[in-house]
Amino acid sequence: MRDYLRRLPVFAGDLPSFDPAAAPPQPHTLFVEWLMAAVDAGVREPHAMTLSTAGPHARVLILKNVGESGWQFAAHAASPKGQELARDSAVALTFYWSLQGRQIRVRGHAHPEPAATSAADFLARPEGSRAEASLGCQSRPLTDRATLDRAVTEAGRRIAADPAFVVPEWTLYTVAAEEVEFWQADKQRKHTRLRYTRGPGGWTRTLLWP
Ligand SMILES: Cc1cc2nc3c(=O)[nH]c(=O)nc-3n(C[C@H](O)[C@H](O)[C@H](O)COP(=O)(O)O)c2cc1C
Repeated sequence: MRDYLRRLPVFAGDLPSFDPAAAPPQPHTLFVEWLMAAVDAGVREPHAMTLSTAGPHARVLILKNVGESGWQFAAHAASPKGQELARDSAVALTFYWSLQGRQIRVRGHAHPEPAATSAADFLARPEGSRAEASLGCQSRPLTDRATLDRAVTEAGRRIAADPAFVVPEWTLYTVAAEEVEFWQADKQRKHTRLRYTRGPGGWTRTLLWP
């Protein structure tokens, strides 16, 4: 297996350029530039990211929004990740877009948004997703698929009968970033790394050794 893995290519294909000297002052601006470039390059699900919590545990989630206040994701507060976040809000987010050899790492704290904002996020989900999210059993042991099918059907009926129904535990979290690192692969392994660090006076940018 070791030889097989060693022969697998890394950073194959054309890689985009990245000039850190031209990077914008705010990391979310560069993040959006890279996200759009990933979409244009044909990266599938570029808005899928790994959320690491202090467990340590890590799992993939969908990015719901990004802006000056931070990176947002949504989850059921009673899920393992929700319980971990209630205990310790320190998180890391990792994006990896292999087509472009790009990685983005975000470190910060995840804060729950007010109930009304979380409810609006829940109501914007398609009916099937709302039904699934209302089960509230995520990551618990499941006896069999038939039990899941019954629960989803029942939840679907409930949502259809009351389209304004909101799961009270549904939570939109905002990760207020303290550090954001942009990593661009280079075929000669002279990778480019630019780290943004938040300080009292705003963001500072630092180049890092690869
Ligand atoms: C591409 C992808 C997107 C996902 N998006 C979400 C999501 O937005 N919210 C969510 O709760 N789980 C999502 N999941 C499932 C999570 O990875 C995870 O299995 C689930 O949230 C349970 O995690 P926990 O036990 O740590 O709470 C996604 C999985 C994948 C592969």
